[in-house]
Amino acid sequence: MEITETWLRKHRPIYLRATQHPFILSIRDASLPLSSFKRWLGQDYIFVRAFVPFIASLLVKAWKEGDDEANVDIILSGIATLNDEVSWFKREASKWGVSLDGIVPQPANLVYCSFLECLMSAQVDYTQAVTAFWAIEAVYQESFAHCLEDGCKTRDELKETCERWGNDSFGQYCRALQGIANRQLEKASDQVVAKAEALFVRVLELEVEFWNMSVLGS
Ligand SMILES: Cc1ncc(CNC=O)c(N)n1
Repeated sequence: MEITETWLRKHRPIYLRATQHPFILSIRDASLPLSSFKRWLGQDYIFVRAFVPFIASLLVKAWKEGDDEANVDIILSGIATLNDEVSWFKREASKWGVSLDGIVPQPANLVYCSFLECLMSAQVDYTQAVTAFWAIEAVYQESFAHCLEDGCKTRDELKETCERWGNDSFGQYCRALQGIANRQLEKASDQVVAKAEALFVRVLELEVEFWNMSVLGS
């Protein structure tokens, strides 16, 4: 079995806390207060801005590793997606009357953004960084896809947000990232795999804290 698949089973409880968080469940049943959605929108914009240099550093690691062109192209497509995403946040924020200037990053956001910064350091190798990247993308894909399933009462005004990450092509992209991570993990040392697993769990914890912040504030 693929290494990431064994982790998804081994860490299923925290994985479910990250991908079926009350923030997500309340989008599904149309009970999420608009104030929570607007808080999430502003905070996630800050996160996405911090995500840009992380993906750039991943591209450099892929190049140094000599990973084949197909994998570099997948990461490159992630940068293109992020470029569209930044514009989407600006449009969505103005639609909701949320100013993106002067938003104060909440503690959970600061912790997550400094985690991204740690992933950029030379101490974190390509295998570990691409594994964390897959986990970060996969949590959003699964979370928002959950809000698009039949029987959901997701409000029309929030459907575009859910489609952004919950759509099938983003799902394909996440599976491609998972493939890169598995191929890298297969040929990695036990130490590298162990640290990659710790980073995988840490991403899930940070995602849970990010959703908690969005629901509860600070
Ligand atoms: C907190 C968080 N985690 C993952 C994502 C998804 N990646 C890029 O958009 C995100 N936007 N925000």
